[in-house]
Amino acid sequence: MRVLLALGGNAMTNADGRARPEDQIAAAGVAMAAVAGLLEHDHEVVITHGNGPQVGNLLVKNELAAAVVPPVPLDWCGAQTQATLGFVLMDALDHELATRSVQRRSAAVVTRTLVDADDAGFTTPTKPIGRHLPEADARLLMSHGETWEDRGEKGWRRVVASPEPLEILDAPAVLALIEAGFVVVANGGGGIPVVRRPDGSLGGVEAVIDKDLGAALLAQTTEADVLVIATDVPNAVIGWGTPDARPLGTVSVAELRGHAADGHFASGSMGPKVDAICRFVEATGSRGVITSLDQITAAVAGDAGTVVVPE
Ligand SMILES: NC(=O)OP(=O)(O)O
Repeated sequence: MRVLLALGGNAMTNADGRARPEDQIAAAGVAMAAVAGLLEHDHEVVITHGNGPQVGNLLVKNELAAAVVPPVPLDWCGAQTQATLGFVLMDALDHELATRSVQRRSAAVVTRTLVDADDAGFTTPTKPIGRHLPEADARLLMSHGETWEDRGEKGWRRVVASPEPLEILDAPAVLALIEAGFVVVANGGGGIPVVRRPDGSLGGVEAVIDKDLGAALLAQTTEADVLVIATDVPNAVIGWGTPDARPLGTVSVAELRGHAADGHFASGSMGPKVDAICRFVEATGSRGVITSLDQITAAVAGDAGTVVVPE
């Protein structure tokens, strides 16, 4: 079975979302232990990951250092997160595999994803990135032209443009590596957003693609049998934060779409995960699962998480 595993950028941080290296390495270790187990059971695994906390942190460093070193655009920051998290995940997988009978090479692909230059996402920022701040600090930054959004009890968070992913341009390299037996890390952070210019050339654009929507596209492109979105909670929940909160087990895609239409899933959080899983299941008739990092193995077997099925 070919498994497309999407690791949430927030799930790769600690509870305060600071994305310290040690937190990311620890989270990668948990996820790669599961991946090693899947490889032992002869599954093929393709990995993608979020980068919301990480790309936001890079942007802050970039801006704070602007008077000293030349700032780089947001798409460059996204590319840097693909390289760093690809390295962390490959290292963690090698560490896990060293103690097991199965051996497998891995490769991280710097992956560009085509977006439409006229996408509405460029005029209405929706993608939360980086750290949370108190309202007063966020309002100060908003007075300098940034867009911030109230994200509830954790505080305010910066939001940036997030166009729809249309095509994974480096898919041929990803597919060749899969066919050659590599565990491939690809399309991190939803892919580096690029547009096709009128002369046909490609150019990076300042945006962050939603990782979950990028994962759904990667899962379709690589003909995955199951898409597992691993986040910081074991299930999608309806009535979140209310006395009627109920974790969802196995649901049909139509039922899950209905819960989404009723407003049960937050934008920039569970909302895109649900949308991504639904897109994959609708497009392929295959199974999608939303679960936590520590439930990946059970989720692939269909025994954990919110399991989304065609009917
Ligand atoms: N790019 C992206 O959606 O990252 P997160 O999943 O970390 O927010």
